Amino acid sequence: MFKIQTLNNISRNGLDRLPANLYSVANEVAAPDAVLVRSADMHKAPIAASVKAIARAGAGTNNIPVAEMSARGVPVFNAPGANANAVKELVVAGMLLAARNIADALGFVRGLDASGDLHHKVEAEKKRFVGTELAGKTLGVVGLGAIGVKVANAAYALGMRVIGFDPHMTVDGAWQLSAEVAKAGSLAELFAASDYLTFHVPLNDKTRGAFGTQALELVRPGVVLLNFAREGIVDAAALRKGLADGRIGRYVSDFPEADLLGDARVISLPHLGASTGEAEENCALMVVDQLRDFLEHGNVRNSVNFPETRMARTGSARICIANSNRPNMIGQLSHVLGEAGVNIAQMHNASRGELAYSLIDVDSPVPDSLVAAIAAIDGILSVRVIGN
Ligand SMILES: NC(=O)C1=CN([C@@H]2O[C@H](COP(=O)(O)OP(=O)(O)OC[C@H]3O[C@@H](n4cnc5c(N)ncnc54)[C@H](O)[C@@H]3O)[C@@H](O)[C@H]2O)C=CC1
Ligand SMILES: O=C(O)C(=O)COP(=O)(O)O
Repeated sequence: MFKIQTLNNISRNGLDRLPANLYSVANEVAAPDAVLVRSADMHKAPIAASVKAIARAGAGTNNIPVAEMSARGVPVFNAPGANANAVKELVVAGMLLAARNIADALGFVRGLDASGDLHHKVEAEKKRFVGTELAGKTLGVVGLGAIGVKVANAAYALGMRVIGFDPHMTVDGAWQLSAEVAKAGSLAELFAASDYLTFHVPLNDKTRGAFGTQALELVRPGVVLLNFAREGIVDAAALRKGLADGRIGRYVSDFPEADLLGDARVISLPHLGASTGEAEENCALMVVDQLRDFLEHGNVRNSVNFPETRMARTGSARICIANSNRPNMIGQLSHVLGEAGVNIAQMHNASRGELAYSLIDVDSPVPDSLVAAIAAIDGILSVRVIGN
């Protein structure tokens, strides 16, 4: 029986894919085998030694101590692209909210006194909310991954000129991107050309503050800045300076900030990007399937720290080993297995950066003494036996 701890609400349809005879699922679990999470901050509390995998039902994994998990030989999974359409639609909505002054206009109508000549009040005041159209404006997209590509294509379909920047774009992403989206040679070029600017990059040490004071000098006066990625992508001081001097016309964000709540130029949503029934279900289905494949077979799909590793089952038992990616690890492993008289039926080894992962199917049961001998090899991060 595998014990799964959920740290956030996970779509029921996903959880239903965990058969009750094999899995127990709860919020509070002692010694869980795996954690299912969305945005809960896992940096704050220690992660139990029993945890063999963490599955993020979404895209961003900055709320998970991934490096620490790698050092423990624990894979972190996510659901690439599963919520991208939901975010794209909200970004389009965000551009429209800004362009047509929709939030202010709604506020005005909500505040109207229902008595008297409503028609007159509406017609007299509507000039306060005159907006602009998206068609013909230029959108700059930083990060052309699952979301960025969809946003770029949708903006082009709305008649915008679109320019993108992503030095690590995948071939799949390039196939999906409209040929009409122009490639910016640098971030500076993109900043200077954009009426609307949207970020779709993960938050990490390289992207933190990607929109900062330097960007502020380059952007067009009155630029509409959209942040549906993470709060830290836009530097706090640059944002406030840009709003104060009018360089930033509007800030549309999925991450409300306390001191900007009352600022009419700031449109904040409560981290709703992925909050559609469809996206929640897509994410949950994807990560639950990946988690099951890992827990039951050791296979790795869509991990952010482990290499893709899949092998059909053959032998009676499977040993799953994560280790530091350095010479002679396989040599030592096969030596220890040989010493224990255990024959390898088939094996698969893959590496990613500093970590390597092996699946070894063997012809006979694996004694505890062999597991201990493997764990004792210098550089072994985790070892687990399935189907003994
Ligand atoms: N508001 C919300 O509810 C949601 C927010 N997100 C955020 O959006 C981010 C992106 O999500 P996806 O598009 O699904 O991820 P993705 O991994 O498909 O795309 C990220 C892209 O950013 C690019 N990139 C990385 N560093 C870059 C840099 N320095 N400059 C330019 N490009 C860079 C990568 O090459 C990649 O193509 C997530 O990491 C998450 O933080 C994701 C889903 C929902
Ligand atoms: O997938 C992501 O990165 C998100 O930001 C979505 O977060 P959520 O699952 O809605 O808490």
